[in-house]
Amino acid sequence: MASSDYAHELHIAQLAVQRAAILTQRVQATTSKGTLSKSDHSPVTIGDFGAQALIIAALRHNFHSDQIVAEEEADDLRNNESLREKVWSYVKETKLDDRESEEKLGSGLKDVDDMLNVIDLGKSKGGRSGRVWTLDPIDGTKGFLRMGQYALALALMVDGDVKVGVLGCPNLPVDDTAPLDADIGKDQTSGGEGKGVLEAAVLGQGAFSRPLTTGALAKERKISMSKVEKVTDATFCESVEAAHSNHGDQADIAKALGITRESVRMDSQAKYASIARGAGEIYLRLPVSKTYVEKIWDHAAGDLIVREAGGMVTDVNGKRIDFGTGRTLTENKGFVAAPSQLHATILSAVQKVLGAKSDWEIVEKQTL
Ligand SMILES: Nc1ncnc2c1ncn2[C@@H]1O[C@H](COP(=O)(O)O)[C@@H](O)[C@H]1OP(=O)(O)O
Ligand SMILES: [Mg+2]
Ligand SMILES: [Mg+2]
Ligand SMILES: [Mg+2]
Repeated sequence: MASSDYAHELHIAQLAVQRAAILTQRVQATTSKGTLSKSDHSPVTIGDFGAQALIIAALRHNFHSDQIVAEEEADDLRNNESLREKVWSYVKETKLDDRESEEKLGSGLKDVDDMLNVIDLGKSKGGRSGRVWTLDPIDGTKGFLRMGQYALALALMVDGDVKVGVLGCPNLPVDDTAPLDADIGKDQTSGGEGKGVLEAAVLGQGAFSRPLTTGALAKERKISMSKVEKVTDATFCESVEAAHSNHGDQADIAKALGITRESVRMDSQAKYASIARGAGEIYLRLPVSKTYVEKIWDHAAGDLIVREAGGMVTDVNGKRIDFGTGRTLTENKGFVAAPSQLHATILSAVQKVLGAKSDWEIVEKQTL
């Protein structure tokens, strides 16, 4: 990628994600992942805490005054000595092979207390002003636990706009031309031969991929969304979890569009990462619950990478995603990501199907 605006931020974000992925892959390969259930009943593991600590430590060292909005917090570790020590043992041992790159990420965490404090640096409010990093250390923890897809997601926003996005996907094929295959979301071995991709984008500079494992030493490749012109030739992907997106509505929309291929289900922002390199075309995430509000860390990196690869991401009303609203995406409901040439057709099918449901309100159709 050209060295210009945000080159340093991009470089550090890529290295930080790459290093944290070494930790998550080691944790995924073990049987004791230290799973806890959070107050909202979602799982968190040694991998989530450890990756958050390592990534924020690198951000603290390089961009000391930036805000950080990250998913996890340290309270559950403060109350659990044995888990805290396990997380610390992974964190202190995880380093990049390349010494020069490791040094760029800083001198590391001093002790367990420093690690807990660093995890809690992710409690910022976010919002529409200044530099805000947003981090999901393991997006798709359920996928991580079922040995499926997961992603490490990191993005930088400036005044509410996403400028840099990085997605590390340890279980996606390293090969950008690998097709989107129905087995992709199923059980995998952790990492391994032929797996692991690091995607990145800077606003206005395109989207790129490189192997996750070789990182800085590997050549980057430009990636782009599918050029398919006929929506009937498209493949769509969606969450594995039926509680996270509405499989029924999504099937109705595919039918309305004349799509006959079965959807491909996988966890996490690996869905954005797949369509951004033309493995499949469409990612639909229509709400199941009327009360769940999506989080900025679940979409910021994927949104930028897809748009920089030639795609469009909107909510069901056709509005761009507004990341300046704080930790949650209060202005958007339902996500539609697709190649630009297909997006309008898909959005109109989404609105038709949802509009026919008695309990749905489409606010207004907006032209982008
Ligand atoms: N009810 C919900 N609706 C939509 N997304 C949800 C819901 N509950 C949790 N999530 C989030 O969806 C993301 C995973 O999406 P996917 O199913 O596409 O892999 C996770 O970040 C998860 O949050 P959390 O990390 O708190 O579990
Ligand atoms: Mg997530
Ligand atoms: Mg997460
Ligand atoms: Mg979570």
